[in-house]
Amino acid sequence: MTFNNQTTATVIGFIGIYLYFGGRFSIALVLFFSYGILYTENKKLENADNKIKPAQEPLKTEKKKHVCMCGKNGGGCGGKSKSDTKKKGCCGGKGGCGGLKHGHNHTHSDSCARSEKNDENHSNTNSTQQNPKDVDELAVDFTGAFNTAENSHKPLKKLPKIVPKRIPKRFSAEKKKKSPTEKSDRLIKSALTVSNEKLLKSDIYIFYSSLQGATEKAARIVENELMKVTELEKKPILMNLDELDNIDDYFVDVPTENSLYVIVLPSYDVDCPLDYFLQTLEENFYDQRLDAYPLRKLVGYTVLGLGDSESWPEKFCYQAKKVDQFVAKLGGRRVFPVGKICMKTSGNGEIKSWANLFGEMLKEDEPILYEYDETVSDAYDESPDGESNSDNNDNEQLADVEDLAGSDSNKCSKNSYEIKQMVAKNSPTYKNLTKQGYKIIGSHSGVKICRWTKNELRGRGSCYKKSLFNISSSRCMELTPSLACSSKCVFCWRHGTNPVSKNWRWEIDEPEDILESALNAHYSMIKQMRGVPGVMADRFANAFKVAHCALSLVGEPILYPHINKFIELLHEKEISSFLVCNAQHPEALRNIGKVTQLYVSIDAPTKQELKKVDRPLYKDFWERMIECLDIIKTVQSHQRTVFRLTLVKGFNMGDISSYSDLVERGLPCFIEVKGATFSGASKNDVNSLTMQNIPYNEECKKFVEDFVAELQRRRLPYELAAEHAHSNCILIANSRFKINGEWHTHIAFDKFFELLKKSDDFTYMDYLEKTPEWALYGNGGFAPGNERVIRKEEKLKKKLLKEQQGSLKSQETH
Ligand SMILES: Cc1cc2nc3c(=O)[nH]c(=O)nc-3n(C[C@H](O)[C@H](O)[C@H](O)COP(=O)(O)O)c2cc1C
Ligand code: SF4
Repeated sequence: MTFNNQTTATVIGFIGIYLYFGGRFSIALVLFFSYGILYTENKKLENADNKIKPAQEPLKTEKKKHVCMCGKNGGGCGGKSKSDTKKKGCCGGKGGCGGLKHGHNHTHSDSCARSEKNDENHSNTNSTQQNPKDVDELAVDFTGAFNTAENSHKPLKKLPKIVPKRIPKRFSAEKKKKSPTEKSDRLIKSALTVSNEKLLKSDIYIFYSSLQGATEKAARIVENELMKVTELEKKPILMNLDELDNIDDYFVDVPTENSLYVIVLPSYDVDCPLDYFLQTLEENFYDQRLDAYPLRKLVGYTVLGLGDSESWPEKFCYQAKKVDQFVAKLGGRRVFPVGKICMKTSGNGEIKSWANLFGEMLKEDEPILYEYDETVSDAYDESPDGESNSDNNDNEQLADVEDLAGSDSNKCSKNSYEIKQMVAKNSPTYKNLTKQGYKIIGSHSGVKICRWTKNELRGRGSCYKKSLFNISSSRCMELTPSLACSSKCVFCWRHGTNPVSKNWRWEIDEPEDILESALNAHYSMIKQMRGVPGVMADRFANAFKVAHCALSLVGEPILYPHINKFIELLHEKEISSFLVCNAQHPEALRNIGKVTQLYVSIDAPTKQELKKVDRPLYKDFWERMIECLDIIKTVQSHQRTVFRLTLVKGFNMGDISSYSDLVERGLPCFIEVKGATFSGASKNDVNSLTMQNIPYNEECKKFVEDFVAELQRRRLPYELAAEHAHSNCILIANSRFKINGEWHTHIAFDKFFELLKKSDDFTYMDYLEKTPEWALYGNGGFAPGNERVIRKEEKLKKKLLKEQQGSLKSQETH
């Protein structure tokens, strides 16, 4: 068209010129006029064409640019999406296009915005009234509902950092108000059903956590009731959550494709091991690197909560309910209503009924699955610690969560940030500890009079630290400023009841108060020794001036946020500090100020063995330990550093070469090797030690001799220096402590304080003292001035019998 107009205009123009010069003016003028019209039209068309072309370019570019970054989790777009978006390809995972909502700086095309809108509509339809067509599709398709490949997302372990973490909605300023009907329908949505055939074939795991035993008993009742369901193909498996080496093995990964979880839990409004389980579930939910719905791989789950509705009406079974929420949030589909049983008013009968009904459902009632609905995630995220006054009823699935949404929002936020006491006075841990002679100081510290303190007061010998380092046991205070720990070592007697956590998350007591109360408590315990047969008057008098503080006892002292200040206060009182840490907190270790002696526990030489022995909470526990060794070699190389090895037969006594690698890495001043020891039996702890795990003195000696030989073969300057045979304890020292052929492993305490008063710019070589003859390796290490008390044969026999009856644990690991 453009071409024709142009050509015609040109031809007319030329004819016009020809006729004009030929004298045919009038005809020429008509032709010129026509030329003008055609020219103008042609220009208009050209302009119009030009306008269209540039408009096409951005469209093309936009199409190219719009590569959805959501990945399976939709993290690229940020924020949370509507649940149904994942069915839609683009922006289909968690996050969808919701990033814009959170002010995420993200340019999205219309198509994305449209898809968000559509998703919203879609999700509304799905969650309120289901489209009959959808229902039909589900009915046909539901057998594939648990198809792992289809439903599970691959973990996004390597998701780039730009992907934001899932942000708990409680931090979100905007809140979408919903009508009560909307809430009830959308909080937890019914998904599909599951066939009884599938349920009966499933691997049923009954998880429980118990502080005082009631929940363990309840879990066994559930187990028994399920055993009565003869149609079940496999026996249920009972598992103690507090004993799990790695919660993620079951709550990120699942043991089998047919796993069905029954989770039986108490509730405690004080710190308890269950907190760690909850903390892990919550962390996993907010961890964008993980699969969005790891527990979708389960056939299903249910929760049974035990509590006390009379004493804790506001918080009745609140932790069981929280676990229910988080398992759902992680993709779990609830197959049976949450049971909430008041142990004060009901008890075992109701547990039996609940378990019985659950068993019936497995064979007779094809259950509807209830799953977490992200579209109303605020209700979950803002759920308070204590809420709900719902009773068990048919609609319990809805009622549970409805209650959460309906609760007072002020109360929610208050409870979300509530800081607990680590060991509150009314807690079972407090009761347990005090029963065993511990004095709880404030809410997170403890002291206990050590048996060696008592022994030395009575002239019956001192602890191994007397032989190795010159500690006076009768003037030693055993203290921890943190009863909580970040490991669950197999040789820790308190495992299962002590608070566990990776970080400090409790009220903090002032260091001045802790020290003052600890000294008072220690002295009150010393006072009780007055009049005990054999107590030596001079030692008794001196015991009222504490000279050493062993910062170990139980728990992890370095977790205490004011640990440095606390150590300074000790030094001000001329109390030496022996700080033992578990090599899991490199940052805290790096920042530790001057101490008299700094220990790092090396409980195993390899990653696999360390996991088995310490059962650490951190996933990167090995890297943490290695970092601690590097810190010992560098930043803390001015300190008197000690590697402490606690030998447990069958766990960590094999690989001398790997131990040597660690020594080569950290180059400590000393390596203190101690065989694990016993005290008392523990029922129900499947992981505790038995007699077979305790090495004899000869076995420890063989171990250290081989160890030193290997170190020397590597030209590392370490030798056997001192021992305390009674405690099965041997000291390997760096040869620089052998001055002019004489060992100087003892500490000149006066010199230490003298130097400290001037500045802390000195090293371990500045406060050495000669090791006495009796303490040297091969001489036994029994301190003179004491009378050896040989154990009676009968006592030994009794002990052996006790050991055979149950597993025994070590008492003092410090
Ligand atoms: C210190 C303490 C705090 C408790 N807090 C709660 C609570 O907040 N909510 C609740 O429902 N029950 C609470 N209970 C009751 C326990 O959950 C209940 O006794 C349960 O059966 C204990 O189980 P266990 O013996 O397995 O540890 C508490 C009990 C104690 C001793
Ligand atoms: S160092 Fe430990 S074992 Fe020795 S007296 Fe002090 S608290 Fe007891």
